[in-house]
Amino acid sequence: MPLPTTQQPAAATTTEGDGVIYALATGPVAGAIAVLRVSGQGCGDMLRHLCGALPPARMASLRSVRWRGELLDEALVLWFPSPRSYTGEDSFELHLHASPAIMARVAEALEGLGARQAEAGEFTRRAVMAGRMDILQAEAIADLVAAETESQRQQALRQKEGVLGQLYERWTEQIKSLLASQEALIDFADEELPPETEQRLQQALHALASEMDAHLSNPLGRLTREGLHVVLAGPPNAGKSSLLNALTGDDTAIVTAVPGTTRDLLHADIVIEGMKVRLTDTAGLRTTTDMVEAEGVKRAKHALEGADLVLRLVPPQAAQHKGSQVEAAEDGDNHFPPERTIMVMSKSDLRPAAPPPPPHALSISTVTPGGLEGLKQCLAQRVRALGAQHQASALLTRARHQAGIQAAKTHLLQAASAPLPELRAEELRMGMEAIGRVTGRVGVEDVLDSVFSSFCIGK
Ligand SMILES: Nc1nc2c(ncn2[C@@H]2O[C@H](COP(=O)(O)OP(=O)(O)OP(=O)(O)O)[C@@H](O)[C@H]2O)c(=O)[nH]1
Ligand SMILES: [K+]
Ligand SMILES: [Mg+2]
Repeated sequence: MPLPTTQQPAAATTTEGDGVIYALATGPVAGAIAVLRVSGQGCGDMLRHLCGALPPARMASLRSVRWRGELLDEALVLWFPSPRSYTGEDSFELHLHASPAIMARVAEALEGLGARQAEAGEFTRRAVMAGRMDILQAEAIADLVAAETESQRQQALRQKEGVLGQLYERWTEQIKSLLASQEALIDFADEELPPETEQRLQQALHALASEMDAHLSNPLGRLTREGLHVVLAGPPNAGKSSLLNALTGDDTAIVTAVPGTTRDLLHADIVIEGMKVRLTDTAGLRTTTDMVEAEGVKRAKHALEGADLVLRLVPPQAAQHKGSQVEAAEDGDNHFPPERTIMVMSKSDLRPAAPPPPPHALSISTVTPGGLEGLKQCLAQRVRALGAQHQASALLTRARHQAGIQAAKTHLLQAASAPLPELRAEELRMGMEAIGRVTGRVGVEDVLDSVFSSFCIGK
């Protein structure tokens, strides 16, 4: 069958991508309906070819999908003419029955009409190129698609609404006005300036730099994305692996009565109060001549350094040795950062007559019902406190943003200490550029590849 001539992509303009692309927008989970998304200049002709006349814009219409005289499926069809579509280009969606056989035939038909399979993130990339969203919002969509917890969902939606973009926009405007003031001074280089002018500039630069600092050091962005890192540590047989299993409700870790069972770091994710919590089980800390176990102990100590929170398990024997001054013999205190450590007296069922745990310590058992309630509440409380501290703020969740804002801050401080308005102006320009790279205003092509490589196909 001859193809309509108009289906060939027209010469590219700034808002058009490279030809017509298609992808399955729904995931690999088996379901009744699969949504196939198609976008690009000329895709309206493809839709007409497959389903007859174009349906009314943005309204669901039931159509027969035909290719080379054969009925492929009955589908709901949505037609989104440019520019009011996700990509800003002409686009359509076919809501097909989710069968691999139908997918294969419809894909074959689309390719026969000149479309090609989309690359990861290509729809969103086109949306950015068409100015439908900035790159921060595009990243937010990737985050939203990948959101596993309530806090991740909220963070992604806030970013998609543009809170981060607005913050960076405001900073850019502030730097721009400081830049203008410096450029004005360049022309009056020989004249004596009132000291207030210099003072105002210094104040403004330092205020902005410290605002950036607060943004950079807000841990909630990373915590939202990666989860709170909680490490379970203590001497061999303290019950660390049993606790991991009890918290996950799973048999993830090997538990035996043999001290030195766990060697590798073992990770398991749980969700507490809508926040992802990454638990890490570690090898029991002790001096050992066993090479494999020694490596495990080394890794355990390393994990302790990177932990947001350490649950230090103290088994009954160790607790009894030293009375109220609780210390486990083999696991030296110096491995445990005091401000990030919670002391957990384990196997409380084995010490019914023991004195109550020291202040700030918890007592748990993995064999008695309700033995973990106190610990769970304590974790929930930590998570809530973190959330309340930084509620509704624009969160920095990606290393890419971190690097850009860090660079901007450095340029501001260099501007503050530069002796001449020319040098200051140059630093301020570089500061604006660093933020511009984060928001995609500067060098957008350069960042697109790295940003979109992490997207799924179909987004
Ligand atoms: N009675 C009692 N026994 C427990 C409790 N928790 C763990 N155990 C037992 O203590 C022993 C050691 O438990 P594990 O969970 O393997 O201890 P671990 O700290 O991971 O040990 P390593 O990996 O060897 O360092 C096992 O026999 C468990 O069944 C508890 O709360 N009460
Ligand atoms: K053990
Ligand atoms: Mg273990």
